[in-house]
Amino acid sequence: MVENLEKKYKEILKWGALQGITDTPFPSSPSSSPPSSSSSSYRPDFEQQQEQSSCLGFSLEIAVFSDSEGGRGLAATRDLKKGEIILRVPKGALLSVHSAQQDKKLAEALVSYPSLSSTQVLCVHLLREVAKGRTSAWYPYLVHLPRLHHTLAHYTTSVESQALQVEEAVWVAERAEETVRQEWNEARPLIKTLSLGRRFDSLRAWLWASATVSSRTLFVPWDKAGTLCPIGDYFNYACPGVTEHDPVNTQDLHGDDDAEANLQEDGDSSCGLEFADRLSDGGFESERNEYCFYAHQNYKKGEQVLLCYGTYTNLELLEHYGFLLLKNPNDKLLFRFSGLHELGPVSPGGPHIDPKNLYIAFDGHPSFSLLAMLRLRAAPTAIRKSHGHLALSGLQISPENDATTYRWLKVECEKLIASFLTSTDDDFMLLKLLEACTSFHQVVAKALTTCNCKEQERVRRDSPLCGTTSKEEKFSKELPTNVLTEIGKFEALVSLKSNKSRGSSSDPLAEEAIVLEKWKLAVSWRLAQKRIIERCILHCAHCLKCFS
Ligand SMILES: C[S@@+](CC[C@H](N)C(=O)[O-])C[C@H]1O[C@@H](n2cnc3c(N)ncnc32)[C@H](O)[C@@H]1O
Repeated sequence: MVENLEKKYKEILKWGALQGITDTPFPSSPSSSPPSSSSSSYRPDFEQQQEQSSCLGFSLEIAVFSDSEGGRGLAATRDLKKGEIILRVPKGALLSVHSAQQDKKLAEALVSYPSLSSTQVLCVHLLREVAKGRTSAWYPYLVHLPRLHHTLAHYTTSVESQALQVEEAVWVAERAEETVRQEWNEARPLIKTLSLGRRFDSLRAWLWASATVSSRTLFVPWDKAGTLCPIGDYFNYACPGVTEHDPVNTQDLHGDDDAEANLQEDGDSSCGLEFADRLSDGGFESERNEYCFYAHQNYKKGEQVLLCYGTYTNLELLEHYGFLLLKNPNDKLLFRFSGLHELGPVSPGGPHIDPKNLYIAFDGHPSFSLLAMLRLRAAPTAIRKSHGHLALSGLQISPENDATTYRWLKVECEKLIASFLTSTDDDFMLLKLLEACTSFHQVVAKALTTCNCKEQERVRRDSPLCGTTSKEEKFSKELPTNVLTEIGKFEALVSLKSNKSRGSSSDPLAEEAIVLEKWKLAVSWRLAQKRIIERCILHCAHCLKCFS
């Protein structure tokens, strides 16, 4: 750990050691000692020494990685072998509904609120511990919890949720916000009973607690809400099945020429990623009474050690964790094409297919159920009756039927991609612009230098921000009108928010940074969806070439 990090995290590492958190192997089990390649670094007195100063250092250390890799996380302090134990967190250090029950005042108050869910109880427990300040048993852990979150529930304005551009996603964001608000209203009487103070009774505080719980809890068998696990929740996310976790950049979203060349050549659309079996790398072990984490692959000293939280689409990652992956093999585009009737009528008494299973996968291929459904719809009634079982088994009914199916799907994808407010190129350009800026002033300044004189005049006239802009950097390409309109909407939102925050305790610059980050995430998300559609078009073209 570099020196300033060591200083910054000194207290929590010491506190962790006192709690019995450790990154050393199980005490007396020969099979749990580190593999021979690293055993030279194993010192039997290490655990004892750790107890006084730090809970980490033997296998892991706190490190800061790039934002796209998760920012703060845990790095290997030595070569780690797949399957070896790398962290243990005793039950006593966990913050869960169990520890809530051990807080006498909270436990007594909870009796009067039996209808609160365990997630609500955990949120109140967390807020109560934060409100206790230094007297909280978890204080050294709590001070290092992130203050800002970008989960979908934080997309509180329509400008932010509409930036997702896909109806279902906008709906998920609006529902997430409503749910959090409702949970807060239900929990407020309990918060009042506990006299946590006005700061902790606010929607803002609840949003923070709820996002902290949503993005950091780990599964436990005894409670649906899971548990907050100090140090264990410093592991960033590894996508299940992806063995390569090299950092990716925006370029990956814009297009992977090599992968597309492959796709056109031989239909392979793995985009250079390797897929392995799904692995589980941590869990609560009741016989040991501790949360145990195992390396899910080999790591070299200094590499970031990751944890698989589960299998998520990008929308789910955004909803629950406030980030997304540019290359996420579990991402998908839900099927929502309007021209299905043109392909053929629904067959009466045909198989029921769960709409959740109708999607285009990350690689651009229609899902098993979607392909079966399209093949059936494209078949004349008589053929459907005699050969429908083939489609339901994932097989081709006939080359002609597949040609009709893929032709239809290609046209629908082309219509769909043209129906978005912005194109992939627009999104890519906007994303580049947003990534190059740390403030809204910069976004507006850079946008201004790219538009024509008339447009500049309009933006200058309407912009409350650009008057203060001094240094303007030339952007390579002109920004399209749709992008400028979107910039205008966000600019109005930011200025509204900063007017509102005047006189309040909130920091307008921090507010601005959060809006900017949420916007970036929304643009990345919709761009990733459009890339799936583009891959589907290529896949259809490839299939059609095979039939010609
Ligand atoms: C359990 S915490 C992991 C530790 C966290 N980085 C921290 O500083 O405390 C989960 C959060 O880390 C971030 N994160 C984890 N994995 C990520 C990844 N692969 N890419 C980007 N952000 C990630 C997200 O903000 C997520 O909500």
